[in-house]
Amino acid sequence: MPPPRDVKKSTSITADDDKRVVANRYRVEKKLGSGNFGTAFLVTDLKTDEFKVLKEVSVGDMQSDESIESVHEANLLSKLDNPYILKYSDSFLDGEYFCIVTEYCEGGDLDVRFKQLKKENRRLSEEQVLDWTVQLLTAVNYMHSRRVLHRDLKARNIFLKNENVKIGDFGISRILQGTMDMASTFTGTPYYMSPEVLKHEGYNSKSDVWSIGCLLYEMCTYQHAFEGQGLMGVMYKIVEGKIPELPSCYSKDLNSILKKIFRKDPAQRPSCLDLLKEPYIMNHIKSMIKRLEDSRLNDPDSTLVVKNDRSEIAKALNTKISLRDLQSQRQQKILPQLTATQTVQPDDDEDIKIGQNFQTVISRPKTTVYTSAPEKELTPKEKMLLNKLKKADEEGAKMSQITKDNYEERMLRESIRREATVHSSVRHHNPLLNKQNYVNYEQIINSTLKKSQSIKNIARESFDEDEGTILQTVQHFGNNRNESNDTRPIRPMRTRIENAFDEQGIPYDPELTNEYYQNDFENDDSSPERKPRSTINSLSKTIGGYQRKATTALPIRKPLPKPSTDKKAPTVRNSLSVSKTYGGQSKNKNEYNEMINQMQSVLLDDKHPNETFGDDSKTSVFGANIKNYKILNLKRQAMRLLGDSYQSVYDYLRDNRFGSKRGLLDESKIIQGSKELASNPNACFLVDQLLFLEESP
Ligand SMILES: Nc1ncnc2c1ncn2[C@@H]1O[C@H](COP(=O)(O)OP(=O)(O)OP(=O)(O)O)[C@@H](O)[C@H]1O
Repeated sequence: MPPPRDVKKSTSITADDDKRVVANRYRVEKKLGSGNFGTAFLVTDLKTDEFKVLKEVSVGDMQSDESIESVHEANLLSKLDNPYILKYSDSFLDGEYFCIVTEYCEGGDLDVRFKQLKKENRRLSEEQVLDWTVQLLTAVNYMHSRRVLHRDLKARNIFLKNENVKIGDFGISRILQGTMDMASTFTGTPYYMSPEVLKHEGYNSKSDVWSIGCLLYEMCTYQHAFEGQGLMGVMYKIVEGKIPELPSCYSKDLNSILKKIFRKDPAQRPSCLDLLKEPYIMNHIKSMIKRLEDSRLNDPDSTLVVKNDRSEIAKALNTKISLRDLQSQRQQKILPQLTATQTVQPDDDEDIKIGQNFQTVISRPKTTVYTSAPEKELTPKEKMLLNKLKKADEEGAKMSQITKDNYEERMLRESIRREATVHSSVRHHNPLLNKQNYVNYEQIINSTLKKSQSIKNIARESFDEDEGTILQTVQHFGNNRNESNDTRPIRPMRTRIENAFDEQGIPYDPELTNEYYQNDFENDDSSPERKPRSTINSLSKTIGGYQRKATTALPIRKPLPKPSTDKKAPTVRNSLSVSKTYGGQSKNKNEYNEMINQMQSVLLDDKHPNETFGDDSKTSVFGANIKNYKILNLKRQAMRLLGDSYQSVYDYLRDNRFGSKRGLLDESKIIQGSKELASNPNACFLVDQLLFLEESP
């Protein structure tokens, strides 16, 4: 993230600022809404041409050093990199506003989604509930392993992007000195707060887990897990109330997981990792990985590169001139003599200009066949041209074969990956699948592939090496495998093969292979040991000798289009399509990979600590300045609304909540008593919040 920029501007973005550009970079498209601590805007990042969200938080009354702290905090948070956490991209001070720019989630937030589903009377399937719960647990586990607490997990802070959840607002809670827990109470939404927080025992990592439980319950019911009359009623339910049950349409397994999450004692409550390791969740993770891998394979974007290979080669082969064409054209005198103005330069690097008729011939699809036609009829230049064509055909055939082999190998690897993923957890728990077996398998894969054998042979060799562990038949290998009617089982194989290269120096790992080929377009290195590279070069040069267009159509790897550098600000429609095409292709694939990696690392994680940690760096719930500022504001507001009755309401509530009369009255009596004293009963709520904040450590 670039260093924060201090933009001199004293006002917030208002409705009049529509289409205004903030910080010379973010064009405001529309206001998304206002929350408790600021306003969110949909903006177009003019640098990357993507939609983003700019959230403005007022820091007007903060000390300047606190604002700077906020910037540092945001920078720190920008380092978080998890597919289920909203990505931060920028932050800066804009006058009295602290602005945070994050990725945009087109699916909106979970709160809105729940309301919509409730209205349509539709329930989420258990699979969907589990998907989102696993994603939340994975993200929070990631945070916790880095000793960061969220502190404000709630449906309004969970966003949906491509129907996957993304946790947002990690930053804001930290930026406001780390305590949305109290801030939530303060603004009347304590629904996700844990008993220990309400009892002033401090926020810890298990408090985040409690909030995930609340979200899980909400996914199944569209209701808060703990509801009650007023703020104190909700608090009472959380601290003392019964644990709610899920509707009967959800499984016992899911219910029992929820019960574990809602253990009142944080020490007894499982950590995120504990929950991810629950057998029921583990099984679901395996199915998620499989679905992700299937999507990655079936996603046209993520397999585009392979398809391009094949289609580009086919196109290149089809657009070449055949010798027969050339000769017959010449014999029929359709093709005029190449003249001085239509020179054929012997130098490979030079353009060769050709006549109109010739171009027509080129564009006609042909299968290249070299005949024994008398070459003496051709001029030396034409002969040279034909030699080049012959060579190009040979190279093309080789290239085509290499590409076909690579493609098959990649497909095999995908199958192996999937196989290994499904069984990777079994490895942990199955002593038969010891580490040695895996090493052997990696060796088998690499040595087998090095011999450039077909997919069928690779599969067969693997089976022959089998040491007795039967896990699954090899239907994954599709047609090749089916053809052989071989139903012998295959053992799991290690997934990480990215360090392997074939004889031509092409990495086996599909991702690295992409990079390898892409480099061909960035530098013109035709080093002899990297055969495909030199093949591409000579092939493109040769064919380029006839038609320049063919040169650009030939590359085996199509370079990714560059992002638009158009100075003109893009329209909303443009931005969307740009982010879908550019970057979308590889990002899409990367996102699949990131998600799969996250899931796999959970399965492979040996640690199983039920660890609880708090935020050591904060001794008080709010930073002192912010706390005082909030108390002052709250007091002012309550006094204004209650007028002369303020002091009596304040004293009454303090005595009953924290003073001499504490515990004498039940919640509804306390509320009723305060309302009787107040000139404006609704404002009693503010006094409760004020007291809560004053009493907090
Ligand atoms: N990254 C985002 N992608 C899509 N919509 C967003 C994003 N961030 C915020 N929004 C939307 O903008 C609106 C305002 O969000 P904001 O976070 O300011 O407040 P909130 O979440 O509603 O309340 P709170 O202050 O309690 O968090 C909400 O409707 C929210 O769904």
